[in-house]
Amino acid sequence: MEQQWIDEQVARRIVHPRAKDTYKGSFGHVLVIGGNAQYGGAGIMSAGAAVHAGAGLVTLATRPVNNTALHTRYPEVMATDFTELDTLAPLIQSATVIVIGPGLGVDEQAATTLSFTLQRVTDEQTLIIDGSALTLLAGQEKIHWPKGHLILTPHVVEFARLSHLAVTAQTPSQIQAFADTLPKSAVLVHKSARTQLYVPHQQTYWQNTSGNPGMATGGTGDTLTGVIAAFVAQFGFSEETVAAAVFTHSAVADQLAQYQYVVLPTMVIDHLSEYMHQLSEPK
Ligand SMILES: NC(=O)C1=CN([C@@H]2O[C@H](COP(=O)(O)OP(=O)(O)OC[C@H]3O[C@@H](n4cnc5c(N)ncnc54)[C@H](OP(=O)(O)O)[C@@H]3O)[C@@H](O)[C@H]2O)[C@@H](O)CC1
Ligand SMILES: Nc1ncnc2c1ncn2[C@@H]1O[C@H](COP(=O)(O)OP(=O)(O)O)[C@@H](O)[C@H]1O
Ligand SMILES: [Mg+2]
Repeated sequence: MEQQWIDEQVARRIVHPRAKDTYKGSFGHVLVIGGNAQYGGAGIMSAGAAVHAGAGLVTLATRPVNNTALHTRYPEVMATDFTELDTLAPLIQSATVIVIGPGLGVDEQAATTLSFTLQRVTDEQTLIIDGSALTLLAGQEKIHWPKGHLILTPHVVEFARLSHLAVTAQTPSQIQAFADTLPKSAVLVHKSARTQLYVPHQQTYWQNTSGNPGMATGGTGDTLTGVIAAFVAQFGFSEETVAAAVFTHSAVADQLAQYQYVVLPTMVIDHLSEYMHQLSEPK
């Protein structure tokens, strides 16, 4: 297989200055579905990252126990209960991009919300499937992928559950073979210390060039989902948009790692907008 690099040039092609005559509706509505009682922070970090990476509107469908924490940290985010399906349905319908899975859990309520959401996604929407939602799908006998543009963001163990490939067997050609089983409009983000991006039926995969071990804290992947969601919501779905989001998330962490030993997900969130400004300006 051939390899191409995800570097700053890719991110610069996507992140551009905002047009003057715009409003919040110009930059998309991101709906994040995640955060149960145990993993509330995952939903909060995904939604917070989406706000800081520039989504026009962000709603978090979470468990109500997380609402005070959410609004203390990110009052820009609207909130609803992911088990209240009548309220969730119109939010799914009006979203530009939906993220499902960060901290969702794998219990019956999570499974019900997942299948409810998958049935309602339309061809025009983008669905990012991460964390618990990937684990739930992997447990199904046969996965029925939903409509829409699909972005899967498994870490190596989530990918092992989905593909039945042991971590040591996850070579580019084996990962590509799994990607070839996905719907045509899908992007697979295979996360690790060397994150790669695969598209069905391509001979070339993308290798990210940013990232560092300071990022190895729970919540870094949850944060990535919010960055990808905001990029797709603003700049449109394409594999290059996803690549730009993957690069930006880790490039912010690289800047922070110049003077910090660990780079917490919330620190990355706090510096996203500053870095995107740098990307949008001529060098
Ligand atoms: N603050 C919050 O609310 C947080 C909430 N979170 C939410 O929790 C949910 C469960 O997600 P999860 O990833 O923690 O658990 P799961 O899918 O069982 O995987 C764990 C297994 O995978 C392994 N493993 C992982 N990466 C690996 C690698 N690169 N290379 C090798 N091994 C690797 C790991 O190995 P071990 O460390 O045990 O050796 C273990 O066996 C999910 O919804 C998520 O969003 C978290 O994001 C944390 C912060
Ligand atoms: N050593 C490392 N070098 C580069 N990136 C890393 C490293 N460790 C973790 N990451 C990044 O952190 C994220 C971890 O995602 P994930 O395991 O889903 O975390 P969580 O579910 O806890 O949020 C991925 O984007 C991965 O690329
Ligand atoms: Mg994760």
